[in-house]
Amino acid sequence: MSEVKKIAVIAGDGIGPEVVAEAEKVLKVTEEIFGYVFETEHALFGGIAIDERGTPLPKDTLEICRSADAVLLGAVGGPKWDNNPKELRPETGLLGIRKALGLFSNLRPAVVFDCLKDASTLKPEVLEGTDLMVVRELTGGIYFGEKLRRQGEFGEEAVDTCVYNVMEVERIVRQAFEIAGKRRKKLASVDKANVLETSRLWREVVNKLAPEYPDVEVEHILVDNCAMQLLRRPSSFDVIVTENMFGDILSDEAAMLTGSIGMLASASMGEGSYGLFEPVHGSAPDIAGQGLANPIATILSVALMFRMTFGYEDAAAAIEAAVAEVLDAGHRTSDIAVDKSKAISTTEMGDLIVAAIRKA
Ligand SMILES: NC(=O)c1ccc[n+]([C@@H]2O[C@H](COP(=O)([O-])OP(=O)(O)OC[C@H]3O[C@@H](n4cnc5c(N)ncnc54)[C@H](O)[C@@H]3O)[C@@H](O)[C@H]2O)c1
Ligand SMILES: CC(C)[C@H](C(=O)O)[C@@H](O)C(=O)O
Ligand SMILES: [Mg+2]
Repeated sequence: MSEVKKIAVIAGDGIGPEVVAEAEKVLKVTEEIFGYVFETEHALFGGIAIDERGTPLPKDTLEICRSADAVLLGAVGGPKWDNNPKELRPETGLLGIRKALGLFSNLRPAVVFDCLKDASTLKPEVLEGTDLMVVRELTGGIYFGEKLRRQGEFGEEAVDTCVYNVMEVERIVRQAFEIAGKRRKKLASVDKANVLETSRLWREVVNKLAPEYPDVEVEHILVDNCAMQLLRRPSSFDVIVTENMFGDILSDEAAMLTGSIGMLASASMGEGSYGLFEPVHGSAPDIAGQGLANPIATILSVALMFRMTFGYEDAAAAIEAAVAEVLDAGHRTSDIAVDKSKAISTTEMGDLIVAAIRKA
């Protein structure tokens, strides 16, 4: 029998529980088909944890995550908690868990499925061949710098501070070079070095490390230009490495190349194989509880977990092939459906993917 792998499962808020339920079906079927053994433990996190436990990240949730081999996360947040003080916001819990688990590297692959080219708002010929990976720094920058409110010359002011040190930049840039080396060997380093000091430091570090990776071609690109080029020539990008906030924004933009943010999976990693796997999208309060959410991003996050944490390449490939097969057969949730009247529900999509894995 295969070694037991422990997975902490955090459903969260909004559509989080709906998409995680489909991902758990996928975990179950891979146990049956491939003989892997998973022990899942559910934990409270985000808005629901604020309601039930008075904090977005209860200590025992962190303990459950720490004692697991990997974490599967849905999404957190929602209007109910939007006016809470900072410590009582679901998003503060999300930043807290990333920091506490040392997950500084957020990998967000954006691959355009051929059959979904008409689901995007971009022209199919522009999307042709798009297969890129955003490597987003996840535990530094303006998200984690000092924040304050104060009285200034013109009344109340707010301050967010962006700080990066060389170590933080080096470790993420090294990972990006290594990932690029295993792909098409092109690295776009995205910054705002014409304005920001942190970006100038970022660029210096990239230039310092580049000679160690002579087979990888490096392009420095300013973030505003990158946002534009992503829509103009998406297929020319291979790996994009960037700081925390630029990566957040550019990855949502990249999602639209694939047709929907409901398609984009992510892996948050540290130095080793331990990781937290979650869709790039949020809790989508506008569609929560209606069976409209696309579960593919979360299901593909399970594939990333299998590949990156457990080394279960066979099961990862089976999940990806099953997703492609179901999409090729024309099944669509409403976010990727051209004809919305034929759209299927969250659970129907999950069941079709499970059936395709079982059949393979
Ligand atoms: N990692 C996370 O937990 C995470 C990520 C992003 C946003 N959030 C939080 O989620 C809440 C909502 O944020 P938002 O509306 O800006 O972003 P969002 O990603 O939740 O939704 C943006 C749009 O995309 C749609 N969408 C998202 N996921 C989808 C899916 N799987 N299938 C179909 N459509 C989908 C939504 O319906 C919405 O129209 C906020 O509280 C925000 O802080 C959490
Ligand atoms: C909810 C928010 C804090 C989070 C982020 O900005 O990192 C989200 O947008 C993401 O992309 O995971
Ligand atoms: Mg985001």
